[in-house]
Amino acid sequence: MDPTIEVRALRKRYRSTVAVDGLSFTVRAGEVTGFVGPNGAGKSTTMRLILGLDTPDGGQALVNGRSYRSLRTPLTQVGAVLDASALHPGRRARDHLLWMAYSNGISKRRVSDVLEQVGLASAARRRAGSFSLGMQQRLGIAAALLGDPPVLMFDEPVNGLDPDGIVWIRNLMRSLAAEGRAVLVSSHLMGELEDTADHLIAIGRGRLIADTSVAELLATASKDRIEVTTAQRTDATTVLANAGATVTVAGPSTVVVEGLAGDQMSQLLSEARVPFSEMRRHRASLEEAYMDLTRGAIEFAAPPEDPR
Ligand SMILES: Nc1ncnc2c1ncn2[C@@H]1O[C@H](COP(=O)(O)OP(=O)(O)OP(=O)(O)O)[C@@H](O)[C@H]1O
Repeated sequence: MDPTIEVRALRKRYRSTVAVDGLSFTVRAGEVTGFVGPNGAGKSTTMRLILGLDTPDGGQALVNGRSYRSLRTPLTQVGAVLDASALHPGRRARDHLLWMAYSNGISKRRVSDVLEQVGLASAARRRAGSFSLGMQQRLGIAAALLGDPPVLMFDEPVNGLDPDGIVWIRNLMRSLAAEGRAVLVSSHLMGELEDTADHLIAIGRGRLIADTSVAELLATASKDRIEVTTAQRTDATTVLANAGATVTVAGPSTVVVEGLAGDQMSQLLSEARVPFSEMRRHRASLEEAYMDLTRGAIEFAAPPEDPR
């Protein structure tokens, strides 16, 4: 069976807050799946429910077809980094991993392997309490990889990483997926997932908003947008907006136009004697595609009402 995470009609309520509200999705093998939504959308809660760290009020979450709590050797089935700073500060990095390996029946050799893999080999004897946030993230990732699991979950993994670290983690996630693993990574920033995710699960207020391939999402968002290069940006904006288009400034001499066909735009600009040098299909960013996706979901970003 291919490695997967399956979430089915999952529900979790904390007093008056419904954190996860009937959520269903599948994370497939061989892909990086981005798990996105604004702060408080329910991403971390969903991940905790998948890992059996919390009990759902309804529905179920399965890892490789079984609930986490019924897995006999969980670290060899799923590795996760939810809160990288949750470390024993006095324990040395290597000892932290050795203890985990020992208590999970994993060979000692894996400890050196994963320390090497995350770039912490030279810091193996340092105490975790002296680690920067970025090093803590790397140690958390080493722990997640220890059991060589086919399923991996990362909650906001770029937090605290410097630009080199961000590139490193992107490449790591891509290579883990290329090895056939199922990788779920949460973020509230779309830009972080632009070059990483193959698939996207978007949620808002605990509910599913979209379950889509990134390529499809970008193609749809790019389809009706045309980029126009003109030295007379303001005039072009006026002419095209008057004809009913939505015009967005994209650079000193570039506007992105939505709602008009290319030949209509050339005609309008020529008639108004507004010169332009180039007209081409706009390649939407993941951020733009995400805004399209969530437009209309009016309550999406609003905080839940306090009933008191
Ligand atoms: N242990 C808890 N007790 C009470 N409320 C909680 C608890 N954990 C989460 N919540 C609430 O559940 C909702 C979902 O929170 P969650 O942390 O899952 O969102 P998130 O999408 O991970 O947000 P972020 O991007 O900020 O990490 C929020 O309203 C949060 O306040």
